[in-house]
Amino acid sequence: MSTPTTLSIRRPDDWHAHLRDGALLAACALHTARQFARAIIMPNLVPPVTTVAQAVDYRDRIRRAVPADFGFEPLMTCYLTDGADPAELARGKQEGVWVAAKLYPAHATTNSAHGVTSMDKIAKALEAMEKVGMPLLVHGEATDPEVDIFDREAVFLDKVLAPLLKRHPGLKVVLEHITTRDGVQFVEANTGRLGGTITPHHLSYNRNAIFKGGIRPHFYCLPIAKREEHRLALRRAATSGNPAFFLGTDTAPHTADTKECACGCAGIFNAPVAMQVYAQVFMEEKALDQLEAFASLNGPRFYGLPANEERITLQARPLEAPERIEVPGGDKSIVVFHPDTPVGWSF
Ligand SMILES: NC(=O)N[C@@H](CC(=O)O)C(=O)O
Ligand SMILES: [Zn+2]
Ligand SMILES: [Zn+2]
Repeated sequence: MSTPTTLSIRRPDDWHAHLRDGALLAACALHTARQFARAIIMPNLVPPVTTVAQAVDYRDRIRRAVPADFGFEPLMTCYLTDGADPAELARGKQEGVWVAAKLYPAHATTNSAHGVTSMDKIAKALEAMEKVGMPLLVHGEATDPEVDIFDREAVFLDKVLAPLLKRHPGLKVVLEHITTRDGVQFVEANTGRLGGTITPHHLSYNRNAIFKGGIRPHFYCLPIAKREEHRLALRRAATSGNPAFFLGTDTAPHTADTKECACGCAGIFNAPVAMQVYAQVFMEEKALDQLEAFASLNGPRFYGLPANEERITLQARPLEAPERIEVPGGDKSIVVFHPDTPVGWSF
């Protein structure tokens, strides 16, 4: 089969995006809105988005950062803390503000200091979510510092998520940014109530890339990239047609100075190149016919939302994207993710 010269699919959505706030929001929001009709907006701001009022204000700031003709819709989430209020969760869902709530185990990742220290603390909140049909989105990594960083996802599934699913049988869960075969198998074993998002970067490279020729902070994110066998499992899952797997870029901008330093931040900014990289991966896997399901159909179905009617078209020509974007009002910039291997798709 020869490679097509264009690729047209229903407009996709991003089910996991960090748009930040202030100058970073101004710099980044457009890049997500250019590619995606809707995005699940992660709530790990400082301070985190924990109330309906904060989410409404944040949603307004995002809307103001994107011209109306993009037709972009931010879907808001609640950051769960030990003190999460079940009534606030239910009210925000019923008022159409929250789409889901996000579980950050305390200290697992960027801006998770206010995260959950024990699942017992949020049992009532999760019961309220079960009742109103509000999915739980999970950063699935064990936080015990004794656990090897490359094992944190697998240990979390076993020790935290499996018991949580038993305790809350009606709760729908998305295992965000899966990075292991264990994650793939866990989602497959719970299809129906569990979804799994997969990032472009975890499909593109394995852990060797982080250390190729020296330490490369722009390949560092959490969960950290794993061995090649895990990357291959992710590629099989994404291209399999299984509706449990869907697109979530985890675009996570940090200014270059905060990554290129002695204790650099975790997070990869991929919004300008996301669909191009996904298309490349699906082409390499000879599964371009599965891209629309992964990018544009499976996510809305999981969340009970309609698929988008508009379409986007990608062109089969070498990726054109900036190396970095400027942050307004200063001299800072954000480095854009570029895989080491060629990408043959552009808008
Ligand atoms: N993925 C990351 O490495 N970082 C994310 C947080 C997250 O998604 O865990 C961020 O907010 O920077
Ligand atoms: Zn995360
Ligand atoms: Zn994230």
